[in-house]
Amino acid sequence: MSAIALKEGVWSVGVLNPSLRVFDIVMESKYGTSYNAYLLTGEKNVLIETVHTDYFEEYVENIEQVIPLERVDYLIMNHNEPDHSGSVSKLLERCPDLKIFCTAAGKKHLEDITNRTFPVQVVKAGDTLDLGGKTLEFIPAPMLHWADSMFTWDPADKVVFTCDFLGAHFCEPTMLDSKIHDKAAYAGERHFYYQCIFGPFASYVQAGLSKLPAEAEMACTSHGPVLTETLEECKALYRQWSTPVPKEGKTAAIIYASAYGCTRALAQAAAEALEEMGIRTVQHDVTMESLDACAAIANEADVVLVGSATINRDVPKAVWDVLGSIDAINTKGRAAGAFGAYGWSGEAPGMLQTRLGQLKFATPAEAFRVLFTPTQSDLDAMKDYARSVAALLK
Ligand SMILES: Cc1cc2nc3c(=O)[nH]c(=O)nc-3n(C[C@H](O)[C@H](O)[C@H](O)COP(=O)(O)O)c2cc1C
Repeated sequence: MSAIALKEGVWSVGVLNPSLRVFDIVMESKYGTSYNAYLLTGEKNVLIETVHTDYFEEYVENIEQVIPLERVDYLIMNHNEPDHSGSVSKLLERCPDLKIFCTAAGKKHLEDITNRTFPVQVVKAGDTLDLGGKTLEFIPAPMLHWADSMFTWDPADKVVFTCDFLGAHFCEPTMLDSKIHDKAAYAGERHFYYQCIFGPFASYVQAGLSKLPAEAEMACTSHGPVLTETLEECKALYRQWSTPVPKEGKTAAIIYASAYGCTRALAQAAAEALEEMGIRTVQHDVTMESLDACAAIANEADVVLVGSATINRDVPKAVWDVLGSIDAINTKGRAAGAFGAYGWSGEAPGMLQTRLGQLKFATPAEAFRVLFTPTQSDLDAMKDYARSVAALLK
């Protein structure tokens, strides 16, 4: 991809990666992605973000279509994840005096990522950078989606540089939302990107939206198209997606695996006890419901109970998959418990209990387990256990 003039003195100098299919280990990227970077030219020349290290040469070629690399004065790093900071070391080799602007958290990340020192100016909310003809303003926006994140605002051009915020893994060479060919595909990817990257940080999304300058006419993101005609729509969608769905009363999710019905009977007893307490309860058998559906009820519920038969001294993979798919950013202090039926060694409930603790759920001291078929007294004890988990509700 070549350098693209977005406005006078505002250039896209990023690169495309159309063949990427998995981003950050966990995220499918069906349409590839782009590593966006920008160059502002004038009395002072400023780069905003670098690109993934594999694309450094192409990035430099794009910059040099506009100005010689040596004439770049500053580098602004809105966020320092290696898809944006991966070329910083190589850039510093070529431009050792390049001064980097980033937040305090960004400086720490960048030092730890590059393992080197560099000229740096730490910025905070309201700090500005005078470029001669125009002045940039820094707007820290933490947890969107790392602690280091910030926006950079160019009021003269009405352009805000948002890094990952409002982005999408999408890959069209024009770099403009107005020129996207497959708008439905882009809309789907934009939503998926939001869910994966910003879903766990809803309250920070709301804070970030309120910090975006209302006068912005263009948002230069770090992945996918630059937003112009869809900027307001994208902000409205972020507002909608990050607004908590109001719900009445408390809810519980019971997620379990049961080969012969013993663990299912325990799940049913727990559900009865919770319903008697006025807690609306949904049960999902992991072999009957999709992984996404199981993770979704766990993410939404106030009380989470996870049950499993012990199979070959372990928890079956389908249950681990659920516990590996829930939103671990928002589990701290939420009420949870583990249970299951077993035949002789009975490892599964304890393993689940350990995992719930690692996820920082609030749990009773022990998991609950029963040998083979639960008796009436086992079912009553399961009800007591469910009540003890519900008692941890905040
Ligand atoms: C393939 C298989 C492997 C098992 N391995 C173990 C085991 O390692 N340790 C154990 O305590 N029970 C083991 N069991 C016994 C089950 O945990 C026991 O039957 C339990 O009651 C099953 O609960 P469920 O009816 O909810 O499936 C195994 C059962 C099966 C079918």
